[in-house]
Amino acid sequence: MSTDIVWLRQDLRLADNPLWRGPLGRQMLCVYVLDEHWLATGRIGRARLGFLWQSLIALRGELLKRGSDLLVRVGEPVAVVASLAEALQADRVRVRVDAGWEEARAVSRSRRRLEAVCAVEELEGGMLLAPELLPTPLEALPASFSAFRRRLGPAPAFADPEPAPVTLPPWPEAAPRGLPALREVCSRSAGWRPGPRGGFRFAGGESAGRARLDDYLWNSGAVARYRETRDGLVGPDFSSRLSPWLAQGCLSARQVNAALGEWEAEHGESESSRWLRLELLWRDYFHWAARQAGRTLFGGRELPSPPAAFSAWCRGETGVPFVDAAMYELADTGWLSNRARQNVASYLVHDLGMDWRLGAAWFERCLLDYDVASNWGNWGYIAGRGRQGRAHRFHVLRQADHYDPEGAYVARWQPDLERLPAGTSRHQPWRVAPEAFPVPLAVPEDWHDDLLPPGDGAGR
Ligand SMILES: Cc1cc2nc3c(=O)[nH]c(=O)nc-3n(C[C@H](O)[C@H](O)[C@H](O)COP(=O)(O)OP(=O)(O)OC[C@H]3O[C@@H](n4cnc5c(N)ncnc54)[C@H](O)[C@@H]3O)c2cc1C
Repeated sequence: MSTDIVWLRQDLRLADNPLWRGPLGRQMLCVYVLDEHWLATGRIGRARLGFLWQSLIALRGELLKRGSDLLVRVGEPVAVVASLAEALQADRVRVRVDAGWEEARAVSRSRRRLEAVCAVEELEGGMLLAPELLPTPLEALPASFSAFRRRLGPAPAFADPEPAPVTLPPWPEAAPRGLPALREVCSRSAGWRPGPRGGFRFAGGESAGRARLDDYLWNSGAVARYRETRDGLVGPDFSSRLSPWLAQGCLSARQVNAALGEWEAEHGESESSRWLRLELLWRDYFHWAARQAGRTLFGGRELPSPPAAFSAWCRGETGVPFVDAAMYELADTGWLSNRARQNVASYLVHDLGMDWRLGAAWFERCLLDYDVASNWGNWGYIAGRGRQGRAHRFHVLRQADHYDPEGAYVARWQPDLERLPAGTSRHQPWRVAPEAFPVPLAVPEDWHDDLLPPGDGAGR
């Protein structure tokens, strides 16, 4: 009897998942292995671990409905998958191609280890584009997103998502099943809840992701305003907030694109719907760029020892409210708007002069939506270590005034700012109330023209 092992990683969904595409073996075991090294080194923080566990529980429910099941183990992924394949005398291990260098290396290692046992089959999925739809061979991927987009043409066509399987092959007799309780894996994660100030609750799993997509498109209809609101900082709907589900593969980009197409069929294509699709394409671009970059995406994985000011940045104690508020939000919710991510990253790298990899590693730990390609790709882009080689610095003080003109965002996360008048004062508390607020760790030269006169408590 032929036996398949489906090795799940960032593809925790039934629909539009190439891993279930037939013909499948007569029996099939589905396994997810939480890398023990991530746990031991803190590379996965408690917020993401909780979201991951919810996603695994939801997936198990869907697999059981279809006559299959899920096995979740904590260990060294290659060793766990290989020993299962050996024990079951599997014919094939199926796994999705991942953008990460470590993930790709894990597949190569499992292929070598299982050479005499079974085949290891890698399948593409999750992205808008399949490799054959790329406008250039991967080795010739354009150095900038704009060039990539131009090469795709004005209206690239993306394939439709595939439906979820109705039934799946039975579980191998006597094979282990089930998952450990989260409190046994990490009690801190099991006890973690986001604070109320974020105003949004992320729940892992395919149907929760689908519900958020429907809500954003059809219930709140907020997608119609995406173009104008996408740089927002406060509220549940200024952007889609689909990133955690996309990152864990609870949703595929093609599913989001197809749902957006249905919305456009009823409401008409708009700047907003086109822009949201463009963001999905950015995600694709980072994915393909990471695959091309391999290990160099990380700029060398050995991180320098963090200087003291790095901990201040992590804890939201730089003295710059726009940075500190975002770092509180990240710690409290596991999520941040794109605008906030860009600013905290820029301040760390360009104004505090720290190694960008420290920031990327901190985000890797904290973000609910951590995605190897998008995270390291965006950090590299800001630091000037990306494909373009040009750094992107943000004038954080002007950004704060522009995107948070009343100081509502900073006061939400730092309530002691509420006593200052709404407006610029809240972004420069060390200027208007120096007795209560310390001078920031770094006040760059080009902020000087924008600084309020000292003690100007009435403020702007
Ligand atoms: C320093 C830094 C680190 C980042 N790390 C991650 C990460 O680990 N995981 C992650 O998913 N995104 C990351 N991003 C990209 C972006 O900030 C988030 O995707 C976005 O804020 C998620 O919110 P949303 O789902 O509401 O996005 P929307 O604005 O609604 O966009 C829809 C989707 O498009 C994709 N997308 C949007 N912007 C980007 C972008 N700049 N790069 C890649 N994909 C994008 C995401 O999948 C997102 O869910 C990072 C950005 C920066 C500046």
